[in-house]
Amino acid sequence: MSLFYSRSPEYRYFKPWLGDGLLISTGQKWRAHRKLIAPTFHLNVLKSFIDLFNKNSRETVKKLEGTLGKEFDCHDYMSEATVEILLETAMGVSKKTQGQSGYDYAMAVMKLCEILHLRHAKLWFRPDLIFNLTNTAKYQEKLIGVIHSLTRRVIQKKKADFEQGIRGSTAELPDEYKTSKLEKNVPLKTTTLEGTSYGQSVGLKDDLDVDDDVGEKKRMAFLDLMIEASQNGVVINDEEIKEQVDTIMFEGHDTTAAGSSFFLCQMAAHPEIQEKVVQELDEIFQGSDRMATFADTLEMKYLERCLLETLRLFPPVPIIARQLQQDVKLASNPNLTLPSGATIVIAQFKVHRLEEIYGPNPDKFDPDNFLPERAANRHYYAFIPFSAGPRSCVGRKYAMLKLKILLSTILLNYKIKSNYKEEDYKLQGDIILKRADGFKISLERRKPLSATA
Ligand code: HEM
Repeated sequence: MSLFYSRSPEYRYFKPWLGDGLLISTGQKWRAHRKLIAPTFHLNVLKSFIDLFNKNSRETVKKLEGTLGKEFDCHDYMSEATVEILLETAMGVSKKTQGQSGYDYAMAVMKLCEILHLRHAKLWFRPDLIFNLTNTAKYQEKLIGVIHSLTRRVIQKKKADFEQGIRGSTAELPDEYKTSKLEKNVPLKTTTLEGTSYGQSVGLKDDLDVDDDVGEKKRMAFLDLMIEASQNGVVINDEEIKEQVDTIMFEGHDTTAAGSSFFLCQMAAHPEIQEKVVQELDEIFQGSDRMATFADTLEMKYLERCLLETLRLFPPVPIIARQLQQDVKLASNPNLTLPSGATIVIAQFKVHRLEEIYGPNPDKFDPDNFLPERAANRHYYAFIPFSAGPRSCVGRKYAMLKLKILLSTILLNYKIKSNYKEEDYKLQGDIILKRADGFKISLERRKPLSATA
């Protein structure tokens, strides 16, 4: 498998921003840091984030109230929400302590991605020597300044907490958001964690599927563990922590902001499917305004199918690339050999729309593509929004859990509407897949906002 570990040289454009973080690094450094970071996204850590997912989802519902009656771009709201959720969970700091809104950070990331995309697309922007002389390079520096100022502050705050003996998230969490009592009262119909959300559908396991827990020692959230591991400077140093924080902040917010925005647009474009999702949610919550529990997310089976189908048709990461470390003979044509050093592009967007995998109508939004019996017959690599194998997405379970809570909370409160059909979407395949025409929707209230919202 070492053949496919190395990212292609084009990833180097990320370096001034992400340094040698998990997305970019290779070899021993990547291996050691992946081993350190993957357990911080173990399901047991993620379950401890449920209350913060709920709190932030309700705060988003509240913010969305200001859009009632008008068309708006939901991506702005999803970006802000996903940045703030990351700060309060994986980073474990209160979003209020940042002084700069998650929105400013998310906008700087979006503009920076446009520049990085430009460097891929325009040949003359590729050599550093020429690019560094341009005004775009100066603008890039300014954007990186905005981004790094947030990540630096997050690390400083966490270190100060650590020195005072404070561990875990310091985000404010009023009592009404605490689900620990609820969790015991909610009957859990599902007893298996198999499936695409939190498990792995087919036999191949990756390092996120480890079931054994670490015994007595409690698993730690991402930044807590980074700071602890840095105490003797051997496992990870300060510069490396910064690279990893920048990497997780980027990978963890922009992808889920695009995924959730596409999901909301799809719900608006397919009202009958939206109503089925809401019907399922009504059966789970029975009209109560209680917080979602982990058990509830296991019952959100139809919502999950809609989410997976959204990630199939609109994979937030539409292509990835690898550099071959040795010659490879193509299985489909043994006379063809791809030379060592070649860049291989894997286009999830194309793979997910292949007729031979998804039938004669592969562009149709059909959540039943993810019925267990249909998914079971597909190859492991037929659905790869999170990539696959050793360099797969470290945050895939985090993403699924967070998105289920965020999106179910929005749908329980609002009916999503839009004048746009799927055929109208103007897709923009930057680093992250977006709608160039904006993720435009409007909302209609389903029920009054609760006192806790
Ligand atoms: C819908 C949401 C998400 C999607 C579609 C997604 C997709 C992906 C893909 C396709 C890759 C492989 C990239 C490549 O090979 O170039 C990847 C890697 C990665 N993702 Fe995600 N991701 C999502 C959410 C997240 C979240 C929430 C986090 C963290 C909290 C995260 C952290 C990472 C990291 C650190 C890597 C690099 C892993 C490595 O190389 O070892 N992602 N993601």
